[in-house]
Amino acid sequence: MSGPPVVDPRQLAPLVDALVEQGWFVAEDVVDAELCRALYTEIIQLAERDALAVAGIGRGREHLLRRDIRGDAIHWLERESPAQRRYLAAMGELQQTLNRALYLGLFEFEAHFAHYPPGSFYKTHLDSFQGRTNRVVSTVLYLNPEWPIDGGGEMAIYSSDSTPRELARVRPEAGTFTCFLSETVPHEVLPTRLPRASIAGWFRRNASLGGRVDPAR
Ligand SMILES: O=C(O)CCC(=O)C(=O)O
Ligand SMILES: [Fe+2]
Repeated sequence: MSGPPVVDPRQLAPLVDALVEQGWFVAEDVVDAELCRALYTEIIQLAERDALAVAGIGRGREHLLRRDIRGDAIHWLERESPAQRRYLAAMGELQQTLNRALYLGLFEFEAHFAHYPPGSFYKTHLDSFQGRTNRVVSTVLYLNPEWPIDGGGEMAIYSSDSTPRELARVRPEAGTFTCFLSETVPHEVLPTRLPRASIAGWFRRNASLGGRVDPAR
């Protein structure tokens, strides 16, 4: 495919180094601006068509709706559009880069659009569900074309020791990309004042629990 690379190749070495050294990476202008615009258009259309599902916590039968913990609405990426296919292909390449550099054994990437209406948030959490190690590396791509200083909705990253310190606060502006170790990096979405659009994704390793293969969602 022609056109600029989806993930700025200059960011790959810093991304790998940051994951190894501190367990998380954040940078602006990582993902191609035109692709971010196409993905933003898609999520806004999904929101307008009421095609987003209220997100819950936990998987399968343990899935619970808890607006006091998490207030976004989601739509899983299923390769439905050229923009989705392009983003998923780029994450496939990132998966290979991470496997080569870090021997993580990542075998799959799952991702959903997330739309946070004004006033919503996602309280501090880890992305790997209790007792399971299937999600290894979390990713977030932000899609809002601009984000005012007082817009709220930042993602805060915390240290994982007994007295958590805030290590970073990420403005959810288009092109900004973050990734971090799913099992060890606590993070939260602070209450947003404006509709906030992103794609959250996870590189997974297969993990079986009680002799059954862990389902993807
Ligand atoms: O959108 C973000 O900044 C983080 C979202 C998140 O933590 C999640 O979906 O698990
Ligand atoms: Fe998360």
